[in-house]
Amino acid sequence: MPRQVHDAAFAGAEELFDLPTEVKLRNTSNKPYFEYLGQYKTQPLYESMAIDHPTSLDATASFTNLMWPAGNDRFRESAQSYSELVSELEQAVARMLFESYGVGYYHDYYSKNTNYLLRYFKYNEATMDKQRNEGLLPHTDITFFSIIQQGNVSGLQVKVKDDQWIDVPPSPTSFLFLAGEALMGWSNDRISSCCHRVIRNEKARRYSLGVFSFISGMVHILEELEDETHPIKYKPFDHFEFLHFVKLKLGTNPRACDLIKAFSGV
Ligand SMILES: O=C(O)CCC(=O)C(=O)O
Ligand SMILES: [Fe+2]
Repeated sequence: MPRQVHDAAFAGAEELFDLPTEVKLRNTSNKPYFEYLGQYKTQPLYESMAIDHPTSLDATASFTNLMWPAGNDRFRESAQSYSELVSELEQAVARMLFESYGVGYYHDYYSKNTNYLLRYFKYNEATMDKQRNEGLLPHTDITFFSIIQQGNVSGLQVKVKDDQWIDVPPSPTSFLFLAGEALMGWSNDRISSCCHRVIRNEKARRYSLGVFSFISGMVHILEELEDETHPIKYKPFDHFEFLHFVKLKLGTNPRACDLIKAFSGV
C-alpha cells in the first residue's frame, strides 16, 4: 500500500473522532454491529465507527455527508482508497486459501457476495484508574476475515498456543489477517478463529483501522473439507442471521468465543 494512502486513512480517523459525540451517533445501521460502538462501562477508552460498502463511491459519500454536511472530499477519498486496496488483498488471500483446500471454485461465489465494512477505532489514553484501562477485552470476531492495521501506537495482542499473548507491532506496510467465526465454520474447524485483545500500554491515544469481510448470504460447508479427522461440525448458515443471533444473545458488546458453534454447530 502506498504510504500516502495509509497516512491519509489514519489522518481521516483523527478527524472523524474529533467530531462531537452527537454527530458520531448518526452512524447507525440496520445490520447488527455495523454502527457506532462505544460508551461501554467496562471499556470506556474505546470508541469505533464504521462504513458499510466502503469500496463504493455512493456509500463513502453518504457516510461522509452524514458526518460533514458541508462535505469532506479528502476524508471520503481516503476511506475509499484504503478500502479498495485492502479488499483487493483480501480477495487474493481468500482465493489462495480456497485453492489450498482444493475448493478454488468457491472464490467465484465468495467474491460476488463479500460485504466489506471499514471500521475506525480510537482508544483514549489510559487513566490512573487501573480497573478501567482495558482497550478491548479478549474476543473472536464474527467476521469471515478481519484485516487490522494499527497507527503508530501499539496495543493489539493475539492469543497463540499455550494461552500466550503475543504483541502485534504496528506497521504501515503490513496487515494482520485474523480468521473470524464465519471462516472457522466454513473451514469445518480447520482454521480456528483468532482470540485477540487490545491493551493500553502506551501513554498515547491509539487509532486503528479494520476492514472486515462478511458473506452476504449463505456460508456453505463443503464436502471437500470433510474427512475422517474432520467430520462435519457445522450446518450451513446465513452470515447475517448469525450476526442477529449474536446481537440477541450478547447485546452490543459481544465478548465471547465459540459463537459459531452455539449458532450452527452439529
Ligand atoms: O483496535 C484493534 O486493533 C482491534 C479491534 C478489534 O479487535 C475489533 O473491533 O474486533
Ligand atoms: Fe476483534
